[in-house]
Amino acid sequence: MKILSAAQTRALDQATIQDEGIMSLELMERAATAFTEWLLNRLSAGREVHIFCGPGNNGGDGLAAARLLHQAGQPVRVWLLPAARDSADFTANRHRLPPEVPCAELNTRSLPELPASAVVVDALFGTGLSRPLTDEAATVVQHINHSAASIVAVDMPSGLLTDAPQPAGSVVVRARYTVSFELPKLAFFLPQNAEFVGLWEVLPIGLDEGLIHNTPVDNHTIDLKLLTNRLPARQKFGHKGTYGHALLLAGSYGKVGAAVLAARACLHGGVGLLTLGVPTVGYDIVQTAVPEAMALPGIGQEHVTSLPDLAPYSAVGIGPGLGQHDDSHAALEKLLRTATVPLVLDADALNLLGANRALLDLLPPDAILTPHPREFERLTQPACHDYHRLELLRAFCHRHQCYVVLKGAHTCVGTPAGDLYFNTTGNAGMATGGSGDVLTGLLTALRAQKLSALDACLVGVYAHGRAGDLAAQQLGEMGLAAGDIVTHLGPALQKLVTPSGF
Ligand SMILES: NC(=O)C1=CN([C@@H]2O[C@H](COP(=O)(O)OP(=O)(O)OC[C@H]3O[C@@H](n4cnc5c(N)ncnc54)[C@H](OP(=O)(O)O)[C@@H]3O)[C@@H](O)[C@H]2O)[C@@H](O)CC1
Ligand SMILES: Nc1ncnc2c1ncn2[C@@H]1O[C@H](COP(=O)(O)OP(=O)(O)O)[C@@H](O)[C@H]1O
Ligand SMILES: [K+]
Repeated sequence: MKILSAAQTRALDQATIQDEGIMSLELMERAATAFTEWLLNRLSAGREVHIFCGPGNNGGDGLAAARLLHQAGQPVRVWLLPAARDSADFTANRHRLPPEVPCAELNTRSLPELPASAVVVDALFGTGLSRPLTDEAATVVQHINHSAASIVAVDMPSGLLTDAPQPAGSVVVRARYTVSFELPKLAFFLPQNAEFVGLWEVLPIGLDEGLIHNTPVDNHTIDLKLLTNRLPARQKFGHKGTYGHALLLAGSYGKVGAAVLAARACLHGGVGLLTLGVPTVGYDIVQTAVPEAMALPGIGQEHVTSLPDLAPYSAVGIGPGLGQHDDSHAALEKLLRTATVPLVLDADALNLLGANRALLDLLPPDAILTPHPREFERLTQPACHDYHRLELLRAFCHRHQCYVVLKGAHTCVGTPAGDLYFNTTGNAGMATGGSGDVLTGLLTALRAQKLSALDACLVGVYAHGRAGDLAAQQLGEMGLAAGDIVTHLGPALQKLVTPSGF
């Protein structure tokens, strides 16, 4: 899916109205209907709903939802924020509100009591927010936030900008759920907004698909549609030579498990052959734990000290559990200078790059780097906020012509072309040691199988998260360990395979 800016969202709404010949009121009705259905599916009958409406079309959505909820038999009260001017569709829906629905203008000196059993619908401001909330709007939002009621935001939590940071200390609704329309907003993907957005969902309201298609964007979500035709099916006469030979340089004394996890993920990611460059201390361990892989002798005693001949390999992954010794640094530098095959760099390989930034200039084109935010910071600089981190990400990928998989709840893939792709799979059960090692092994497997760097990142990140979701379904999020992601990679990848046939 595309992630549109606030301005693009407004333009799309307008263009849909013009192109489809529908009235903006009709579009508002669709949004309110989708929202009301969503709410009714989660609401016990008789639970009172307090709808807070602003003067614009977000408030119009709230008024229309109030009417629909009333028609469905739900007790509803409407509270209007005083404003100099209301939008036309707000006014139309104000007139359509049945007189039996209690509707009053808010008075900040005596704001309504909101019992814990109530549901508050925040329809104060949506994508039209143009400045931080002050005065009455801020007082009302603080009142809502201080109540024990459950808050559901329409389209956006009021006070939160769609695609830019707010000044520190801004007043913003803290929603339990945000129910948005048609396309997700950039704000939803960033950790700094989680306390405001809560859990979010996007409901289709039939905006014009052709117009969406023709809107140029550089922010996208990674979803099933984007992944169509990126992962080829296995060939009937394929053999182990068909699916690439990966080399993983990983593990050191005390961290051989990282090599095991990456190796198992590489094998479950479909690679034809796997060789492990682990130090001698890890030799017996990997030969026992991963019998399908070959282990290279003589590349170091307790950590990797030298680089083997790279001729046999179709992709190289380096970093999990590697350590940051000087001779591992030398091996990494030699790898960057000599490798002619795709590279995946993770963990200590990234820390070594961060501590020796001159190495970054040696990155071959299309290398994939998989930092978590701290590792990314070591490669660049501390970010002032999440939007700044995205700017740094775009600049880094452009400058070094590489792909960066910035890991997190919504892992973000940055490309040399300046695109950002936000993942939609995965869960907090994956916040456990070794999950990243699994991703490295999987990405190395996909590169060895000749997927482009972009396809490997998109397929790998999505499948890794999906495998985590499948594992969590069975084990619960707390019960999930990194090895469980590996065992579910097969089904996760299978879902993405391009079907052969007609
Ligand atoms: N057809 C469509 O377009 C559809 C749109 N839909 C819905 O419309 C929503 C967007 O509606 P919108 O554009 O009217 O903007 P909205 O968020 O209601 O706010 C604008 C008003 O707030 C005011 N204002 C802004 N900031 C303020 C502040 N800090 N403090 C105080 N006032 C402030 C601003 O005033 P101004 O900036 O002009 O002074 C203006 O009066 C969107 O999120 C979705 O819910 C759906 O129905 C689908 C169809
Ligand atoms: N809350 C979360 N939701 C979804 N995925 C997560 C979450 N926390 C972590 N992950 C995923 O788990 C992996 C953790 O990687 P990393 O921090 O490198 O772990 P390690 O170094 O222990 O292997 C990343 O792929 C990340 O996207
Ligand atoms: K809102």
